[in-house]
Amino acid sequence: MISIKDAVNLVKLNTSPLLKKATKSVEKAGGYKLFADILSPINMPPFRQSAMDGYALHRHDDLSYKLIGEVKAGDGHEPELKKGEAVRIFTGAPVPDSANAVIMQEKVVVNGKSITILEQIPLEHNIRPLGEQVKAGAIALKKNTKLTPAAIGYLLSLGITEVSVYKKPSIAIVTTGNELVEPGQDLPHGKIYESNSKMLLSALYNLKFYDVTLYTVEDNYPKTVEKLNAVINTNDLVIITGGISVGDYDFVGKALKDLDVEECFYKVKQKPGKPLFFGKKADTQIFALPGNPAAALSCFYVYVYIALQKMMNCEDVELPRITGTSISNFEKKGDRPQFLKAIYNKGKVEILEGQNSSMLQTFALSNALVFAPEDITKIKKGDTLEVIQLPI
Ligand SMILES: Nc1nc2c(c(=O)[nH]1)N[C@H]1C(S)=C(S)[C@@H](COP(=O)(O)OP(=O)(O)OC[C@H]3O[C@@H](n4cnc5c(N)ncnc54)[C@H](O)[C@@H]3O)O[C@H]1N2
Ligand code: MOO
Repeated sequence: MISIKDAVNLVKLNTSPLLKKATKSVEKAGGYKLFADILSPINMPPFRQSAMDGYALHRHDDLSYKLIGEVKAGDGHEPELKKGEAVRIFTGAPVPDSANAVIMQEKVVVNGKSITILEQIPLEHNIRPLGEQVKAGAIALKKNTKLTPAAIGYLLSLGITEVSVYKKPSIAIVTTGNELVEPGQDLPHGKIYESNSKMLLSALYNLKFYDVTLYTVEDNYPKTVEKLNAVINTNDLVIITGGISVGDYDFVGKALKDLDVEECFYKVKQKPGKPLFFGKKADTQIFALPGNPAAALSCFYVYVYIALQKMMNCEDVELPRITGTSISNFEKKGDRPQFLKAIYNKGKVEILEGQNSSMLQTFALSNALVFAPEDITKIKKGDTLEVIQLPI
């Protein structure tokens, strides 16, 4: 049994960035990181653009201008303005080359075919210059930039429809257990509803990992070997739940061994999640999480999360840790360090009742895990606690 610190380090050490390229349509590339610099195919804006509804002027010293035409958004024509002439213009419309300022209409009095401006305006006033945001051929976004909604909008504004991004891992979630019944079915005596797969799927979706496939396998050794072999060969990351402890029907550990999965660690001195396995085969990372649902989710946040961030070449691979003041008294039993379901709010931390690794009820209310180290037996109100913020 190894320490949490060693286990975390082994996950870090044994997980490499995927660095594989994928091509995505821009609208589906949110959350991905760019694989290469993107050069702008156009100037943005593509023409000198009016920033106001008003009048484009060929300036002179007088306040009066002769009105000679109109340009609205989408127009392609280009009236020729002489000094002292103006055209009616609207926001987003192309400013004629011969105009050198735009005045907003609130600062103009119209007298039939002429206008009087109420104040002089500087050159290029209210004109967005050609290529002001980015010039054609220049870097629009750099390699490794994470594509936010704004970045997606920006790329589309440049007419870009496809991007090369770092591939996200393809992930298999395998649940094991004869006792598991799909929610929505009848629940015969002795069975329980299967909750781990879609709980982990939801956690992955929350982190924007969408290439996830769910598998189930009953407590049967040959079938476990067959299923695990298939998913290990076809995925970047395999997350198994259940069947990793020492019971006669816990076949996962033996199957992984027989499939020549390299064990990085098995069993961590922690609560929940003692029988946690992490290993790898070729380029595939494999976690076998305990079947107890709260243990599985806790291990996901503390260990699988790190592997996911490492695979995506991120710098901050662990969940953020802060401190908070306990508003609860809590007695820790046993000598295993513990991750405790808790609610963090404005510096105060409430440790919830019901910390058993089979219980999701308290996890459902939590937004944080308190880390209670090995040597602590009692937590009192007012104590300073280490708090892991959950990405929910
Ligand atoms: N003799 C020992 N027994 C156990 C030990 C031990 O050290 N010695 N460790 C205990 C601890 S700690 C844990 S945690 C569990 C982990 O066992 P497994 O990973 O083998 O998990 P299972 O036995 O398959 O299931 C445990 C529990 O979780 C329920 N479960 C499983 N899968 C799901 C699912 N997909 N959805 C919902 N619930 C699920 C399952 O029905 C069991 O109740 O081992 C202890 N035993
Ligand atoms: O490790 Mo188990 O998750 O303590 O119940």
